[in-house]
Amino acid sequence: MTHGKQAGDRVVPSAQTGRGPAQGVSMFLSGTDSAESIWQTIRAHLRAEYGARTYDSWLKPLALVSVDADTVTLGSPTHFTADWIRNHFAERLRLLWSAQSASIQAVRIIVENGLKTTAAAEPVHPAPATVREETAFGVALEPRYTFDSFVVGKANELAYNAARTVAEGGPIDFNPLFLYGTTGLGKTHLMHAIGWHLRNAVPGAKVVYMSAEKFMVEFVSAIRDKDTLSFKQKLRTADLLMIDDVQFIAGKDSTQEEFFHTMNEIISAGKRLIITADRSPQNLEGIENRILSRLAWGLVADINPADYELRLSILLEKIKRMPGANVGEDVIDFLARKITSNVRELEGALNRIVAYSTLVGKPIDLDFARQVLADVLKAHDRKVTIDEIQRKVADYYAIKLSDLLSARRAREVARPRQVAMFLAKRLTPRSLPDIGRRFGGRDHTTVMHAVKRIEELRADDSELDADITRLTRIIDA
Ligand SMILES: Nc1ncnc2c1ncn2[C@@H]1O[C@H](COP(=O)(O)OP(=O)(O)OP(=O)(O)O)[C@@H](O)[C@H]1O
Repeated sequence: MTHGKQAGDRVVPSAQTGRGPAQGVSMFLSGTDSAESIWQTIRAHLRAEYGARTYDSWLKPLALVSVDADTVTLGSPTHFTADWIRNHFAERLRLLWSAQSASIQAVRIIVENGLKTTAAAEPVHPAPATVREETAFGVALEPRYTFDSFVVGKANELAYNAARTVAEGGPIDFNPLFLYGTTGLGKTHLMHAIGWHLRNAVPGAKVVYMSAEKFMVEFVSAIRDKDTLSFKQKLRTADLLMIDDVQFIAGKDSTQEEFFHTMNEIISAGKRLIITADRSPQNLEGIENRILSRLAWGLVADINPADYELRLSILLEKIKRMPGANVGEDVIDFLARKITSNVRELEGALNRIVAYSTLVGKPIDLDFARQVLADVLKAHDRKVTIDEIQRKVADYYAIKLSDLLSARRAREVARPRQVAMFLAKRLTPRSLPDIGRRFGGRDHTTVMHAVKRIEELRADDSELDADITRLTRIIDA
């Protein structure tokens, strides 16, 4: 084992053998937790926080090497990954370690070539039953990403159907398949599912999956090693070539040149090609026209953000695969309503509450979920606008929006108007003069009066109080 050990480092036995907790270092930490179990806890946090993909690519290979009085040393398998971790995750690692053990002040990343990752590396989710397989060249397919675990809804059904067609191995009348959608919507999942499926449907099929970034890195190192021939051969002998996140090679001219030739050869040899990007071909700036027009020959399928029903089904699907996770319907509904940005974040939020509940031994209820996800929810908090409040209040009281904004003083419009002003003050950061202006150019004292009046009335009028609670829920949904 190449160790990179330095004076003062204490080597964790389990990091070398992949067995058992690191008892050898526990004496340096306060409390009863061993360093290894703290490390497993931190790994669970990292996985939940960054999502499976980032975690698997960068963080999973990290191994605990030693813990000295105030410094934790972690080993990363290559210089490249060690640098990446130092630049992108070092501070987070340090914070997580010091949160677990106040004596830790620094985290050091060294290169550890001979390390295996520990067997107990995944405390949150048991390892999938399928054995992880390497693609002949490129990157291993993720066993969790299959068609079975992919939930289909309106947002992704075109992409899903196209993916299934490519995966069956029969004749296809489009090539390449170009899948696009913003981050975290399941493009990579679908690609891997195609890879797994095709391998079963056509035994011996050579499946190559890689990110466009990896394509570039491999290509550049092939040039450096003066061995572009074997690079070309490895790619061009694929029966199914899948290149993820092609936007990455925008502006990279020689990589694009090579990419273009690869595309051509794969397509003209009748092999299957799948490409993904975060946007449509028309919007892929910095990519050569000849590549774009090649893409347009094939089938272009978009994946849209999941709607509420799809988010709900995805959560149920994920929970089904988490043995022992007990997440109530109210929490599932809450997550599906609140985390709307993308499926990766939705999944990350779910993983996080399940991981925390295991860590602290608490059941998952709404309060617990709110607490654990406070930062995520804050970031997702939708900005409520005055327009929206006005529209929803007018709807609720079945009056015309123009009446709500008018100078009419009749009670049936005056009271809803006051309620709307009250909600505008409460649910938006706008100032009183600002709100007044948006309500037909009224003075700020009018708004102040409305807010006060509603507060007073609410205390005695349970019907009004219930109206306001309902309206708040409707507006803040
Ligand atoms: N329809 C779905 N059913 C089940 N899981 C899904 C679905 N869509 C996305 N996911 C999950 O969301 C996570 C993110 O998906 P994935 O990595 O495939 O996104 P992506 O579109 O490739 O993102 P990026 O553009 O950032 O690479 C994965 O864990 C994936 O399993």
